[in-house]
Amino acid sequence: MLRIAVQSKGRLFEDTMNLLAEADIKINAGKRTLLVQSSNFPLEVLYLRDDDIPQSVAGGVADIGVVGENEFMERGEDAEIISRLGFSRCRLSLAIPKDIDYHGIEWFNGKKIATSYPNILRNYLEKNRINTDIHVITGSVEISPGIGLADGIFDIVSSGSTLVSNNLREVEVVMKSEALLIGNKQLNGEKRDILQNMLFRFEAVRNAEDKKYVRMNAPKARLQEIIDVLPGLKSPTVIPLADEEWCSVHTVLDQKRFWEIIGRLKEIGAQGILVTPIEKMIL
Ligand SMILES: Nc1ncnc2c1ncn2[C@@H]1O[C@H](COP(=O)(O)OP(=O)(O)OP(=O)(O)O)[C@@H](O)[C@H]1O
Ligand SMILES: O=P(O)(O)OC[C@H]1O[C@H](OP(=O)(O)OP(=O)(O)O)[C@H](O)[C@@H]1O
Ligand SMILES: [Mg+2]
Repeated sequence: MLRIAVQSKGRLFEDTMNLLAEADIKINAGKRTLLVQSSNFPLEVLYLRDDDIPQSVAGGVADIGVVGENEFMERGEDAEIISRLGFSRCRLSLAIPKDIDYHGIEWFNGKKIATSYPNILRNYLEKNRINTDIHVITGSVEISPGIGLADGIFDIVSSGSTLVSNNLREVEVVMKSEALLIGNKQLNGEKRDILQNMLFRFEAVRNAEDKKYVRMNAPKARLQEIIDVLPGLKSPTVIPLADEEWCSVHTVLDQKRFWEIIGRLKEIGAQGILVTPIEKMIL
């Protein structure tokens, strides 16, 4: 049995549970239990506050865990990054009241900065040889300049709307962050096997993201032109139809170029184009 630490509530919870569900790992939700076993995979979920996840994975209370890169860096715990999950993307930035004339990082010398990420901030300021007073608070960081608690802040920014509504301006991006799958460094062989199995499923789900399965009827006379337009995995599948002048062509298309390619296929003479989502793809 492998144990994964997941944020009990907050921004990481939903995407993490979705990822498990898409990998067909069933976790019965709903109950307010802290430890829940999957009914069809050797995995149990330990629900924790995200701040506690790096330590519990490093110390072996959980084998693996999902946590924001920002939180993982801040805690400095000895665990390994297994994979980058691509959701909860944000950045950690310095911001100051929007009307201040700012010409560079030196502005922060002698200033007071409010943050929930003192270690990352201290590290960054030391590298840039800036001396400041770091004021640690655990929430509502963005209001501190407005109430005279600090001159600037160092916090999470995503759309930037929290900064705007607090009359702040982002002046330095210190790090980018996304959700990480982290793991204990001393997993035994059995646990590593379960982990590999889980990662294989995650990859199959990820490969299928933004991909569509496309079927169409094509006039045989123009088949080669149609094949030339398709970027498919290897080559498209071509199946004969009852009408000998026509055939059916099956392929996989990427969302990014989808409409452009469909337009060209229609021009060439493809008909009855059917588009279906793909759940998983093993390359
Ligand atoms: N606005 C955002 N957009 C994208 N990702 C975000 C955003 N805010 C936070 N995150 C990421 O999600 C993680 C969890 O955020 P969340 O707000 O749920 O936790 P928290 O702020 O630590 O919890 P709490 O607010 O209960 O103290 C953060 O550590 C960060 O990596
Ligand atoms: O740039 P934005 O898109 O506005 O996002 C940034 C905000 O999002 C997070 O707060 P959250 O909404 O998670 O609230 P919290 O303070 O309860 O964590 C973060 O702490 C910032 O305040
Ligand atoms: Mg938050």
